[in-house]
Amino acid sequence: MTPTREEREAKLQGMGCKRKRVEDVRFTQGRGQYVDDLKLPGMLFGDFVRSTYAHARIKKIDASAALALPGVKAVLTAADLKPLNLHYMPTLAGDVQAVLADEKVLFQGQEVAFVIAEDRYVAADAAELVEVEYEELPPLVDPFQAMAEDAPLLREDIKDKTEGAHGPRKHYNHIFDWQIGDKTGTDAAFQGADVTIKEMLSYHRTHPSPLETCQCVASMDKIRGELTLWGTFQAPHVIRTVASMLAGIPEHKVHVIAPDIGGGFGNKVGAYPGYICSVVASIVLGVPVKWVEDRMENLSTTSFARDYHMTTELAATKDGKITAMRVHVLADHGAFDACADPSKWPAGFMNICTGSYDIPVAHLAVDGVYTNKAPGGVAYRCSFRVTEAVYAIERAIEILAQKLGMDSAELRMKNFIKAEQFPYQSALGWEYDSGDYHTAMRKALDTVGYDALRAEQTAKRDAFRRGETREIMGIGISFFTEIVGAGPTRNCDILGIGMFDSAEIRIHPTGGVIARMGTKSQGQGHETTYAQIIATELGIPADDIMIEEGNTDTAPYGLGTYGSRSTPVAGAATAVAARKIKAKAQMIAAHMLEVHHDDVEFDIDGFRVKGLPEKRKSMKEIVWAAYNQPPPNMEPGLEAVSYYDPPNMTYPFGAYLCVMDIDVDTGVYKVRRFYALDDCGTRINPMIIEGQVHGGLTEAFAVAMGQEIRYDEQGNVMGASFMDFFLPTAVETPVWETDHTVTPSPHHPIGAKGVGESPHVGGVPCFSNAVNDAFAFLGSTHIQMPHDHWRIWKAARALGA
Ligand code: PCD
Ligand SMILES: [Cu+]
Repeated sequence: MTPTREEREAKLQGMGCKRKRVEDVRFTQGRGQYVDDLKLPGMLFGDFVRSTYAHARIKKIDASAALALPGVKAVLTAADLKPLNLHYMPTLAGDVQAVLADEKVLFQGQEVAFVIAEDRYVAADAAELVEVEYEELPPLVDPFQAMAEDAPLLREDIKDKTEGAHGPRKHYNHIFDWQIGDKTGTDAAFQGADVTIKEMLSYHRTHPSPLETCQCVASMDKIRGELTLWGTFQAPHVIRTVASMLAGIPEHKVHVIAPDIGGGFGNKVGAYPGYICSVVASIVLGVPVKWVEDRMENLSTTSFARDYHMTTELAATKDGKITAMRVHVLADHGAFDACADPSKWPAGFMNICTGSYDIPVAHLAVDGVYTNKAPGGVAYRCSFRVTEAVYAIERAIEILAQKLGMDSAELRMKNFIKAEQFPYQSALGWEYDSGDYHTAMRKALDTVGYDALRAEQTAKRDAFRRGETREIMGIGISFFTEIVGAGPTRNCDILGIGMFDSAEIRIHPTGGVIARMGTKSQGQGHETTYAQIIATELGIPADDIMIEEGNTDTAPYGLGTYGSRSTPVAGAATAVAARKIKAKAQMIAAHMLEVHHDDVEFDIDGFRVKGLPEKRKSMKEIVWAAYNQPPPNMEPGLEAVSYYDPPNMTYPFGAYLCVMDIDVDTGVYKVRRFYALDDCGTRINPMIIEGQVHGGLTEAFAVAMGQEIRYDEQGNVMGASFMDFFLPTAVETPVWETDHTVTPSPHHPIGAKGVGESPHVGGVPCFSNAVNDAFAFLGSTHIQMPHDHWRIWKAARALGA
């Protein structure tokens, strides 16, 4: 029996299919291959001596006791790196960062010396034996004090630098001042406004904390002059370029391999001193050197997120039409500006802060400052500050609604960009590709029964006022617009390399396919989903397609996986490469069927003659012919590569709603309901999308409700272990309800937008809005995150509840 069209289609497991994750076969059986699984002959282990102080001068480093410990091979300090000019490394943000502290330390946990020994434990013991003599300096912890006249000078290495990477510096602790929008117009709109609101919205410091910490193995083969670097890299090619530039080894002799990765969440985008020190140690000692961060090192020294203090203002008419937005951000970057934003964007895409609303005029100014804290500032499920931007606008909308005495869902509906306005030009310079916000919002409100919830809330408030209950109820809404798919090379680059991405597809004679990408999955499921794109495009079953990522020797150059860019950029490259192959396959099919190539058409898993559907060649037959008997004058083989430079970003969006009950006497909250509607355009794998949304919401819950990297006045890190850093388990995590609408991206070859970051971007303000909404009737306008039980209890007390 010939299979039906549906059966043929189903066999492909292409786009739209809930294909099971192929990588999970090895992950669930403990057969993943991670960096720490790598054991090379003669391999040594490196460990850091780290600063105990937040700010101090290094008077002396004495490594003699450490060197005397059996098994210790060497101890590296800045003095050893200086002659090689490696004691500082360039950051992706145009700053430099100390690889090993040079004369002074600038944050607690900073790398001071690198001990190399026979095993991890000896290295750790030896690190304890290195004696560092410090002279304490006054620490600068509060970013609001960074530019005070008498603030301690942090960066002596650049104290005379008047120009930062992004314009003039106002103070020795100032990094950059970035402004965008129409200042005069905005100020004028505020002056004449009926209603204005202004609130300082702080987004606290947190950390992505992936299950696997950052780690690498460096192996220098001096005979061949080749360096191999295995590591937990979200962007392997960028690491290759950096390693080549720093070590002075030609790029073709640097092999970077990212094996399986146990979660990245942005933590593994940048380059860390551990990588450089391992490379130097391997060059010096001539054997492989492994470096593996422990949990405390991970939380306290690598790539934190946020620490954005956003003074947010909205102006509106009496009936709730928003007329202007003004935001000033004080950005705490820690001791070095080690953000991994595209180089022209010192504050990432913070200028998406006008959100989903048609705001005629806006102005944004960001001041970056140094403090005695760990560097980073980029990551955590939204690399480019969209989480911050959405937090600012979505809290501001609630505050404005409160002031206007208007329902916040209604205020949103009133100001949404309308479906017919897309492509929409925002006041702060973006062109939103597509959206249908009203439909998504209405669907969300209808599904949760919004009016009934508000009625219930009113009744509860009355009961609370009458003293009949001590429980209050919050309804949190957030409607977000993300911006992912960095990005067009005309305005996005890293180290000068445009942010295109790539795919190479090669079809073997019997129909098996290998495809290689410049991106790198850290758990997202790329091996499953890229194969689905190719399956649909080429009519080859996904099970016959192998996806390989993370080996810079085999994959075409790509900028890596972060900022939900894999689908918008590499996903597009995959479709384009597949279409190149398809075009050739069409020629071959036409030749086989003895008709003109215009007279054949693609049909699920092969080509058929137009009007004569029984005259067809399957993809398998065509592939074989490509190697066996290609048409005259055609090269044999079937493969293609695409470097895809996206014409625009993609703008996924969503409507989230959270219902929370709070006991004012204990601060204990319960998330009664969390509904998340996401629109990421064409959906490649609905099951993976649902998993992405669950993961992102769980992280949003963690951040909004407790996760925090806090510092005391001395600059001691207070949240550097899982004892103090809130990591929700299945016990605390709410139940997620997911939903979707589909508004394809008009410029993406398959209409897909990213989704991985969305739930985090939309989730955090949704939780925070729920807590704030619960307390609003007591006269509160804004309670800062994180909303742990203790802080909620404190807020309740402060409001006299
Ligand atoms: N439409 C659509 C979209 C999407 N998808 C799917 O989903 C996923 C995702 O995607 P995207 O959105 O494109 O993204 P990507 O690029 O791939 O990734 C990235 C992201 O991802 C997320 N998710 C995840 N998951 C996991 N598991 N792990 C991890 O680590 C992670 N991370 C996180 C983050 S943080 Mo950043 O880095 O901060 O920037 S960014 C991020 C994949 O698989 C794909 O394919 C589908 O299906 N469809
Ligand atoms: Cu993002």
